[in-house]
Amino acid sequence: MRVLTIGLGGAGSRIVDNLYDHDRRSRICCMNAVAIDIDPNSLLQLRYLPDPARIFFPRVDIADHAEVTDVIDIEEVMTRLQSLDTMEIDAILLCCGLGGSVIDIAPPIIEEIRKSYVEPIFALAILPCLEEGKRVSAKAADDLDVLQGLADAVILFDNETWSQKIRAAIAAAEAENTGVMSQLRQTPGASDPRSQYNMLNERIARQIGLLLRAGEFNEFGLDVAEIVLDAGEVLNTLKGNGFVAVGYAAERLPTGWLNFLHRRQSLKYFIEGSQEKAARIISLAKKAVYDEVSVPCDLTSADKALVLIAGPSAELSMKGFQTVRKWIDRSIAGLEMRSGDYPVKNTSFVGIIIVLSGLSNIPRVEELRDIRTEYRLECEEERLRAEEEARLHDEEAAGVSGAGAGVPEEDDAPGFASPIESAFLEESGYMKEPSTPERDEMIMLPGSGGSGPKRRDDTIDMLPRAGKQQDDGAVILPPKQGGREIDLTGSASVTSSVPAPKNSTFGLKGISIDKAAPKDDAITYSASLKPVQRPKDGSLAGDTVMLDSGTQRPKDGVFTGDKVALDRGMQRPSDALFEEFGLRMRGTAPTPKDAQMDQTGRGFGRPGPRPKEVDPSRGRLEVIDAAARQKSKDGEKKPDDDPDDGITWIR
Ligand SMILES: Nc1nc2c(ncn2[C@@H]2O[C@H](COP(=O)(O)OP(=O)(O)OP(=O)(O)O)[C@@H](O)[C@H]2O)c(=O)[nH]1
Repeated sequence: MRVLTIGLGGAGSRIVDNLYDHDRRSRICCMNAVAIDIDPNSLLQLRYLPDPARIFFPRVDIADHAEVTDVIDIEEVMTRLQSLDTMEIDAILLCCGLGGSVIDIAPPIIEEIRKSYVEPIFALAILPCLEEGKRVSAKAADDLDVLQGLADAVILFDNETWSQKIRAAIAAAEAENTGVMSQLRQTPGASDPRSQYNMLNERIARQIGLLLRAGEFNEFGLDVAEIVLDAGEVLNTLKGNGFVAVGYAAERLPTGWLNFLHRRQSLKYFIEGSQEKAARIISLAKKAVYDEVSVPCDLTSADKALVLIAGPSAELSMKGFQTVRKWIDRSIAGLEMRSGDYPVKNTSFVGIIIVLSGLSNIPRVEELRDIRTEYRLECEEERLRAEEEARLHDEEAAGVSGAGAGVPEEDDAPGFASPIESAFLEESGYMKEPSTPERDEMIMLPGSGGSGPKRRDDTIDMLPRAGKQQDDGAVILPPKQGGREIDLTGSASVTSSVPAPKNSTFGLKGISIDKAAPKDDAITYSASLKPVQRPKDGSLAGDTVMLDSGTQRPKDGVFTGDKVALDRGMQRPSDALFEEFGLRMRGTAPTPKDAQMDQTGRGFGRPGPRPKEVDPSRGRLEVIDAAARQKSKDGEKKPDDDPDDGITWIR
């Protein structure tokens, strides 16, 4: 897919820089890129983008706090974009970090681009870490809402989840390398923010870069794909104004001459190798969806999906690929499922990309929105507190001057509640109903008359109510600490094979990873299946009879004759009686002929022509069901007349 990539702000510019590097290294060159920023250092530190692709808008004054929209000139941006070779682009990708300031320019830019380009506009949005604070998270939630309304799709990448993974990986590496030499060898500052951002950006470039290159070919390094995935299919998967998560997992192939010779030498190794390849694709797919996904999400809430496998064509097992396809197809809520392979000659990696689009359940997005609500309430409280303090301060000042003037303070002071109290009263609607009967009663109290005392009474009456209302308000406030506890993505660790969305998320749909995901060895079993179902030997011989679910299963004894009992007073028919009807007896038990079973079509639900042998005793012989008899003795209702003349079918 040919894309015009636009990086906004520090995060966006660095991500575009990495994407550009991957694009040029793959020699596909399907990307035009620009980076827009108001921070000169951020643009200077980019490593790969050519200078003309860096668009800098300086603030007039360093201390100037003008809006970004005033600093960045949209017309200038459009002129620079149109100077690029954008004739053959399939889409426009806007990369930005949510919660920053430069992202504010995204809406006017998208609006302007829509006027000049017909191609879909996608956004790659980076969710901030929790440690950046509530303000950033709250702004990120706002930015996300704005982007969702404007872009054709928003691809999400969660810094919080991936930073945790990186930190855990660094800690694990440090625990392993405890020797002096290994400590010396360690890269200094691997945990500083810039290195962490570099690692995150490298990850993003791999995930998104491969997706953007799908369907693009050149004469170097690429084989012919078995299932070609073109740009249109990637675009159609993404489009739909929804949130998108991209899962990506890759594995290095075993290398070395010994391994190569083993594979070549024997058929056994060849067969084992093919199963191994299929199992590798399946386990990579599970890793991509549950562990290495750009933002942890509920797979079953996806509307569309796309599966793409990449690597040397000999290693891309179609068997494994089909199993993964089926699994994803059955798991997602929607019906649109696309897939393809991307054979690369000169690589020692096999990778898989799974795109889940139109997602409705992303715990991290919910968490950002919760934080926003919490943050807004805190800001409101803070504002009211500040107003209250200012009022008290004013009152104190007025008191000092009032005392000096000798004017009785009480009479002049307005009898209303403080701003913080008023806000709560207003919220509760108290202020809007000044003539409630209750208050009228208060006004009519003997001794009260003028407006001054009335106000005082109101104040006296209102304050306790305001307190009560405040308590009530606290009930509806989201719990502050509880908010942190729903840090579900935080629980997704490198070692966990499952992202950790809210318990309720998966619980609702009863998703069980073990159940839903195909097992690694599933392919081993499926390989042994023949395309045509062979009837069981027993069914032909008449040993195994399949019963309809609604049909009562006869006791084994019915056929073997073990359970045939004679009612009291009944005479057991002589063997000769059976022989009379041409029945062959085996031991003492009467066994129905095989032919007879075949006649009934192995379906006892269907009443066929009744064979003579069924009632050899001409109604005198009865099979007795001890349990049924006991029940009937106990006075239970008798079942309907059995059409089988006394033979009770028992399930
Ligand atoms: N993955 C990744 N995320 C980043 C990077 N830099 C910043 N971020 C995230 O993106 C958010 C926005 O940061 P920036 O894009 O640098 O902010 P800005 O829009 O340039 O402007 P300021 O808010 O003034 O810094 C931050 O809160 C981080 O969460 C980066 O290099 N990689």
